[in-house]
Amino acid sequence: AALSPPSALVTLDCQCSVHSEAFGFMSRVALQAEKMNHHPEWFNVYNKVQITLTSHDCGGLTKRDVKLATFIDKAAASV
Ligand SMILES: C[C@H](O)[C@H](O)[C@H]1CNC2=NC(N)=NC(=O)C2=N1
Repeated sequence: AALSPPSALVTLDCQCSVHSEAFGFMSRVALQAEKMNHHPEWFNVYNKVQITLTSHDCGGLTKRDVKLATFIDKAAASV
């Protein structure tokens, strides 16, 4: 059966100066995602990272998305 997209998503766009910075940023986000058992859907090309957050169980946004988005904002600010 076809899967329909969740009804609520938040998308964050991050741009670094080089790929190694973007990769370091993604590594920090990945470790936090493991701790939270809440994982980003993301797309990376060179220095750009596009991240989409949603909660599959409710098909929308939850506090877990807000918490991870807050972490991602801080990680992006410290690159
Ligand atoms: C079974 C497992 O706990 C779930 O699939 C977790 C894993 N990571 C997840 N990540 C995200 N972004 N949303 C979820 O609802 C989610 N659920």
